[in-house]
Amino acid sequence: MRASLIQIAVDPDESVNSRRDRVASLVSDQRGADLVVLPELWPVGAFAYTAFADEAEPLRGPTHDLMAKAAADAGVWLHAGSFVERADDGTLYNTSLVFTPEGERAAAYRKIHRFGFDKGEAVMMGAGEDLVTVALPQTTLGLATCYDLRFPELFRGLVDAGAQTLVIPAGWPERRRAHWTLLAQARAVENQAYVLAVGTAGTHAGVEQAGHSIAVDPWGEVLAEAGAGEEVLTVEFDPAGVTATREQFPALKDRRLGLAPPSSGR
Ligand SMILES: NC(=O)CCC(=O)C(=O)O
Repeated sequence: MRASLIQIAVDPDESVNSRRDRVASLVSDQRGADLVVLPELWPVGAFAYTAFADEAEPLRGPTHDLMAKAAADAGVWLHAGSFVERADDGTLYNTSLVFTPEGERAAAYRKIHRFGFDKGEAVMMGAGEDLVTVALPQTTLGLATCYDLRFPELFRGLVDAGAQTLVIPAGWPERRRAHWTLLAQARAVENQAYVLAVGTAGTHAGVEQAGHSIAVDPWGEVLAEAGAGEEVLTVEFDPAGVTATREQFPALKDRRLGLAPPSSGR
């Protein structure tokens, strides 16, 4: 299976419309890939909080329609990263979209863990409530977004729902790049799954982005890693590697669910 991870540079000097067109053309160029993945909130920038409300779109807005067409043009499965969704009741969400090679929407995932503690996304956006998996012919994707990477229980839920390839679009800052790499490998090892984690490049809203998109196999080995700038990172992997790893080293079978809460030990 061949995946193209497109690490987009989010530059405040480029308008959202121009970036959308540029990204659509980059996706259309990926004919021959099985799966293309884009980063988190690439139209506006994950830290551009002040622009979230102005750039919010309905689920079926300009980003949706352009990405649906780009997926069909290239004939690829497209994880189109995320955009700021304005729901019918006015709530904003950090929403990811997945399209089939025919340009049909296969899934929408609203980010469950919002970043920012008491500001930014955490106070401006609603939280998603639903785990989302997407069955491709070759593998089942489990969807998560950026800060979600820090919450292992979410990924266990995805694995229990059948996920074999964990896809994580992000807008991860350079300042915490070590966490990004470490957590991507940890999620792959503990879940015996492929991890495709795609970040942004450049600096927006004063936050330098880490780039360094990464593909990790179920044994935790790094298959491919991008640099800091805009880049299309191509990775080939064998989806059967998940079953093979889970059979050869069946640690997932040793989980102890439903343990009693701690007692005083006396
Ligand atoms: N956009 C995000 O979710 C940023 C997450 C982050 O910076 C971190 O977890 O660290």
